[in-house]
Order: sequence, then C-alpha cells, then structure tokens
Amino acid sequence: MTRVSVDDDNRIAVLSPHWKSWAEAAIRQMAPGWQDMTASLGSLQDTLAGAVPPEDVVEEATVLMERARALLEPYEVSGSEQIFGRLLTSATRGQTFSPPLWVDRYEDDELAATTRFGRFHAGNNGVVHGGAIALMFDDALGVTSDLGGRERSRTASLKVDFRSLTPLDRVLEVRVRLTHLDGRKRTLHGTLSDGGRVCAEATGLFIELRPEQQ
Ligand SMILES: CCCCCCCCCCCCCC(=O)SCCNC(=O)CCNC(=O)[C@H](O)C(C)(C)COP(=O)(O)OP(=O)(O)OC[C@H]1O[C@@H](n2cnc3c(N)ncnc32)[C@H](O)[C@@H]1OP(=O)(O)O
Repeated sequence: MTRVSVDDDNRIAVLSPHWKSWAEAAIRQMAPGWQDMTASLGSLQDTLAGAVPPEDVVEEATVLMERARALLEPYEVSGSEQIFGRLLTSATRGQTFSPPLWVDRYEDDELAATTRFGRFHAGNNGVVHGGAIALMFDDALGVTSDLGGRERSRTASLKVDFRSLTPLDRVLEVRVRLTHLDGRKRTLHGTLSDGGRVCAEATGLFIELRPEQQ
C-alpha cells in the first residue's frame, strides 16, 4: 500500500461530495472545544465502567452528570443537524459510540489504521465485547467502502469471526480491503490484530445507495 499522509485536509479531500458537505456542515456549527468535550465523555465512560465508588461518590458523580445533561439539553437539534459522529477528519468522528480509528494509510480500496477499546467496551473476562468489535468493523469497512470518491453505501450484511480474545486498553491494528465490486454491491474484508495475532475478521456487504435513497 502506498503511504498517503493523513492530515485533516488530506482525509477530507478523498471524501465523495456527499460526505464532504455532510462533514463540513457539522464542522461549521461546531464550537471550539467540542472535541475536548466528547473526549472527556469518552474517558468518563471508561472510568465509570471500571470504577467501584462508594455511595457519596456515586451521588456526587450523578449530580455532576445530571448538571452536564441539563446544560446541554436546551441546545438539542434534529438528527440532520447534529455534530456527533460527523467529524470525518477526526479519529473519533467527534463521538463516543464506536472506538476511535486512527488512519495510518489509505488507498481507494484499502485502509490501514489502529484502534483501542477501553473499559466501556468490555464484555466479561476483561476482554472486548463482541458487539463492540462488530461496531468497529462496521465503521472501518463502511469508511473504506466509500473511499476513492465512491458514492455512499450502506451495510447490508456484516459477518464477524472471533478468532481469539481481544484485549482492552491496547493499540490494535485494523486492516480493511475492498475485495469485490459488482455493480452497487461492494464486498469488504477486515482484520483486527494484536501484534501478529488475529483477534477477529469480518466480511461485509455494502450496497451503494441510489440517489433517492436516504
Ligand atoms: C471516507 C468515507 C467516509 C464515510 C464515513 C461514513 C460514516 C462512518 C461509517 C459508518 C458505517 C456504518 C454503516 C451502517 O451501520 S448502515 C446501518 C445498518 N444498515 C442498514 O440499516 C441497512 C438496511 N437495509 C437497507 O437499507 C437496504 O436493504 C439496502 C440499502 C442495504 C439494500 O436495498 P436496495 O433496495 O438498495 O437494494 P436491493 O435490495 O435491490 O439489493 C441490491 C443487491 O444487493 C443484494 N443484497 C441486499 N442485501 C443483501 C444481503 N443482506 N445479503 C446478500 N445480498 C444482499 C441483493 O440481492 C441485490 O443483489 P442483485 O440481485 O442485484 O445481485
């Protein structure tokens, strides 16, 4: 894979016109500090998931979280206006739902990135929840499906094979390749690895949307 430098401008430059304007509309509305706020929420989720606090701390934390919620509530907007998840130039996309995807290199049909799952995405036994792995793959394969200026697509199916346990709090490698193109149908394959060990792999079918499809 050819190394492509990945800075903000470069990443947005490869987006199709739809994704470019979708991301730029969100960026225009974004107050300075938005990314710090969502990063703070992400660490809060991880810290809360891993903590066993005493009653007084539970009470105080609940009050503080409720204060933050009440502070934000008057600024609620429709789904089409929200910023959360639309910052395509950022590894987190300005959201905390799926884990970050730090893109190292990309081509029209390949992506090399790293990710990391925190305590928020833990299942049991101190390893990553399988659903969180599927979530990460949906994002990574979805982004790769729409690289190279291709029209936007949507996941029709996603199959995940869990090959070995996925550790928490480690930087893991993500590789995705577009393996087959058949009209509107795009098949993508991805792997999630810890060093040389494959933790999971996924195959996804993405369908290019027709102009009238939302
Ligand atoms: C750099 C880029 C950045 C981008 C960032 C993005 C944000 C981040 C990424 C976030 C990513 C998150 C992404 C998400 O989470 S997307 C959210 C989860 N996905 C959905 O909700 C999708 C729901 N389904 C649909 O909307 C429709 O079914 C779609 C649009 C998918 C197809 O309905 P449509 O009416 O348009 O097409 P069609 O039914 O005529 O089918 C067309 C062809 O496809 C074949 N087919 C269909 N389904 C399947 C199947 N399951 N297995 C095997 N084959 C299947 C079908 O047989 C036919 O083949 P053929 O007969 O022509 O040979």
